[in-house]
Amino acid sequence: MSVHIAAKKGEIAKTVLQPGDPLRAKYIADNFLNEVRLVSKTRNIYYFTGLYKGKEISVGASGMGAPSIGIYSYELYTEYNVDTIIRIGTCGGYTSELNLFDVLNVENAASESTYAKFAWGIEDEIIENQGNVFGVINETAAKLSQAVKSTNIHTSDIFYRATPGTPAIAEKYNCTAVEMEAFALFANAKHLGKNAATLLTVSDIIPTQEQISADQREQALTPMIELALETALHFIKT
Ligand SMILES: O=P(O)(O)O[C@H]1O[C@H](CO)[C@@H](O)[C@H]1O
Ligand SMILES: O=c1cc[nH]c(=O)[nH]1
Repeated sequence: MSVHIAAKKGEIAKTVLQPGDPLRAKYIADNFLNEVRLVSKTRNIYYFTGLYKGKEISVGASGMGAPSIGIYSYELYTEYNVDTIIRIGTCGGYTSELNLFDVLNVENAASESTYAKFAWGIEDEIIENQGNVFGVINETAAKLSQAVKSTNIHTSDIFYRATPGTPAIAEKYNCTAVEMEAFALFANAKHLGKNAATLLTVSDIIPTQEQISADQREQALTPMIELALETALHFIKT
């Protein structure tokens, strides 16, 4: 049991899929895993452990924003000996060259966030995915003939803002999309020497204001979920 996760030691698998939304975690557990156990529901941030194609995997939420994923990913890595976290999130496209439901594999996350600096003394404003998960995702997508775009993204603390347009940091690092967690996840993994990747489904196109519904954000993300699960098989030993 850690401060924010009620699971006992050993009840969380070494590989974890981490959506922001607790109900997306439940949807994955209900629809993709067998022999599922709910191992934590502290603060209604659900964690489930079950089998995918006979291999043990956990799925649990990060909540929204760098502070929240900072807490959950740190406790998973340090208290539950998790090796690999694959964030499976939604994002807003900064460009109409992206389409709703496109799947992105995050190469680097750029952020104005002070999380990495004040948590770990990492001064960089852009942090790479950690370990080899990013590459395995692309190999797995190729085997599945599934389209995935490798890209830099912007991790922002801000969902609603006064000024339209692409923020300066996103322009600077050619970020095609925005979400709110990858930078902190990558910072924790870098500090701890762990694996971390982020897959995102485009849920909004910011310039055209197209968007998918709240129900779709919870449930219509199957290609990304299947890609994450198939990638995870590569990392699960038992
Ligand atoms: O769909 P999730 O994983 O929550 O990701 C995105 O959606 C939330 C905002 O609606 C933020 O957490 C952002 O990063
Ligand atoms: O963080 C996010 C996620 C989805 N869409 C956005 O515009 N921002």
